[in-house]
Amino acid sequence: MKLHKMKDGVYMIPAVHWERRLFDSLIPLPDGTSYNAYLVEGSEKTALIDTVDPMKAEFLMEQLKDVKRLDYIVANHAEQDHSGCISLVLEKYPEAKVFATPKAKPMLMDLLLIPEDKIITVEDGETLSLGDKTLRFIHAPWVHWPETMFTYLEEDKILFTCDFLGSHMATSEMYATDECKVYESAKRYYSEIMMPFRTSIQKNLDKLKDLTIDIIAPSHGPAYNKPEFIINAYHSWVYDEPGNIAVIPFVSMHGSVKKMVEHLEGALKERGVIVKPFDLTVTDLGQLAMALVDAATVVIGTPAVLAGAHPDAIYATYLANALRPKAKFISIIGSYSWGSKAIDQLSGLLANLKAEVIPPVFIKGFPKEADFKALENLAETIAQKHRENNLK
Ligand SMILES: Cc1cc2nc3c(=O)[nH]c(=O)nc-3n(C[C@H](O)[C@H](O)[C@H](O)COP(=O)(O)O)c2cc1C
Repeated sequence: MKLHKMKDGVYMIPAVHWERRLFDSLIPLPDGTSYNAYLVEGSEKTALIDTVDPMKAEFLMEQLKDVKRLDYIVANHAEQDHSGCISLVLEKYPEAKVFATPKAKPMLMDLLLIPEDKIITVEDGETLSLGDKTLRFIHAPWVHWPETMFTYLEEDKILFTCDFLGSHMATSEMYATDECKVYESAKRYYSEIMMPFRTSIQKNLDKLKDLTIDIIAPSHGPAYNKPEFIINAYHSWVYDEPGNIAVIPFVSMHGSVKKMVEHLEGALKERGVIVKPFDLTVTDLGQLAMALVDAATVVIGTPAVLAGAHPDAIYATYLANALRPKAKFISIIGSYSWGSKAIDQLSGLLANLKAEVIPPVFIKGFPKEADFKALENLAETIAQKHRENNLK
């Protein structure tokens, strides 16, 4: 198979996984994904930047078939979907050395059983000459593991970012041409993988300011030959104030909570708040994660089940807390019949959110006149807080 040329001596090796529908046994992949390795041939040395998921090992080795000599393997990230084929590549090129951050070295040894003497650690800013091409290593911790780095190809101004700025998107195109589609996939990726590390991402975006970048080459999804597209998107997801949006993840067994959600939705809309309800029994959790990127308010809806909240609501609340969105306000609505600790249980799962808690509306059975009024009051409080915060 022919290598995909990006520039003279620089090739993308995109292992496209069209049919994959679940990542990390957790994340839905409606658009599949890809694992991109990159081959950089200098006048003296050749380097492979990242490998691919072991599920696509055959593709990688086929692409390397005519590469006679490989001197270096750069491991930007120790996770299996990028470093999982390093051992296989080392079998073919036993003389090659692996370059990684000091934090990545023990992880590569622990997770992938790569021998210690194969790994050379690199400091932030260190360079590696391939002859007429130079790789510069830029430590970029916590995107999304502690050991991550970027690799910058100085002469061609290509930044290899591994997971950072990537998207779960299967495509045969080398570059992001359908920007609407890529924006959505990249936002989905950001919300599921990167959002919990917003502070680190801000620091790592700052690091890119001093670089002249012609191409951003991530290890999932297409590369960017207009780098400002994805950098601007990340800036907005990381820095912008949340919008005038209320997200309502809810579950209802017999319709009481559903009725409450519908009433709250109408009352919020009347007050100018954009509402995004998510029925957790049918929701793609990636859609919910994306909505959390921009939402100022999260209202969780649950019935009482076995003395607590519904397991779907517990799961969604746990995930929302782990993803650390920018939400400023949070509340819970629900319905019970004889007694339950649902509210305490969900409240206890939200410690990461630095959000103001608006008093819950927890009612008995199907909503009645007073309950609808309580929901309208909740809508009024939310709308007022959004106005006070000048949320657009
Ligand atoms: C499997 C099951 C378990 C329940 N457990 C409790 C409970 O522990 N405490 C309680 O007050 N109500 C409990 N209920 C009653 C519901 O919380 C109540 O009917 C509520 O109004 C249902 O809301 P929904 O119509 O939105 O599903 C339970 C109902 C079901 C079906």
